Amino acid sequence: MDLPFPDLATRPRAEGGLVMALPKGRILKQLSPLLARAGLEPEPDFTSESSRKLRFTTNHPNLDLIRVRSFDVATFVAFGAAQIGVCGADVLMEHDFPEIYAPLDLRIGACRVSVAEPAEMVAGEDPSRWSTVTVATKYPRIAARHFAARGIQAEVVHLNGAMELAPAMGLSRLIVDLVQTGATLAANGLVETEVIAPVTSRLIVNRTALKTEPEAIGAWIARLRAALDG
Ligand SMILES: Nc1ncnc2c1ncn2[C@@H]1O[C@H](COP(=O)(O)OP(=O)(O)OP(=O)(O)O)[C@@H](O)[C@H]1O
Ligand SMILES: O=P(O)(O)OC[C@H]1O[C@H](OP(=O)(O)OP(=O)(O)O)[C@H](O)[C@@H]1O
Repeated sequence: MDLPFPDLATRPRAEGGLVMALPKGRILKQLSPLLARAGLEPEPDFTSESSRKLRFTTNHPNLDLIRVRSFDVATFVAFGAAQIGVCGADVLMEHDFPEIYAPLDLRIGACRVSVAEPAEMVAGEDPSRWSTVTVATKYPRIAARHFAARGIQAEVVHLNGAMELAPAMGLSRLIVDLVQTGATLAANGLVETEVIAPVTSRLIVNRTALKTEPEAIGAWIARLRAALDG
């Protein structure tokens, strides 16, 4: 029987085949209709909750998908392990990889990176008088850069989630985190005091790969641009 998507291990790799790295989670949900409009159909396992696979074939014999964490998408693309990918502008700001070119704003995953602090502290203090401040965040470089630009030294506590707990637990005075509706901040007694940057998801490309395979990668940029405009 002919399988529509033969197993990767036995499938001969086409010369010049591309790998696209996609994040799991919320971005992938919003991205799926856009990929479909761009004519990209992953093998059925890609959307299966039970599949443990991480690399998938598509209806394009020269394109495979890998599914990784959002932060890791940028790492795979920066090092050329994947040639193309999708991740949030927050991740790009944090890593600041020179090898990554971000040609398209995909207009999904809209939120912002913001500073927040406990509501009861907002009224009492003048931030312009701070020289150091403790900040809990998943974004140590963004936080350090932001406060350094204001002449404040940030002592950063690096967390991977649940930053909103940190001030109440005595771990930090402030947090730097993503905010969309503000519901998570409100539920944890925090107030957004400053927006550092707006965030949307971006199509990203490895610069060297773009030079060596301009047609194949350019075609994907064009398909996704058309899908966005259509
Ligand atoms: N509340 C939000 N609203 C809109 N976009 C968001 C929101 N939270 C995160 N994002 C975007 O989605 C990306 C991935 O989000 P997040 O880091 O929360 O990952 P996740 O989907 O929870 O998976 P994981 O933490 O396991 O990588 C972020 O980098 C950001 O660009
Ligand atoms: O302003 P809101 O609409 O409440 O969204 C903001 C929340 O969304 C993200 O968390 P997520 O749900 O991805 O959980 P995480 O802590 O695992 O990243 C982010 O880290 C905030 O906690």
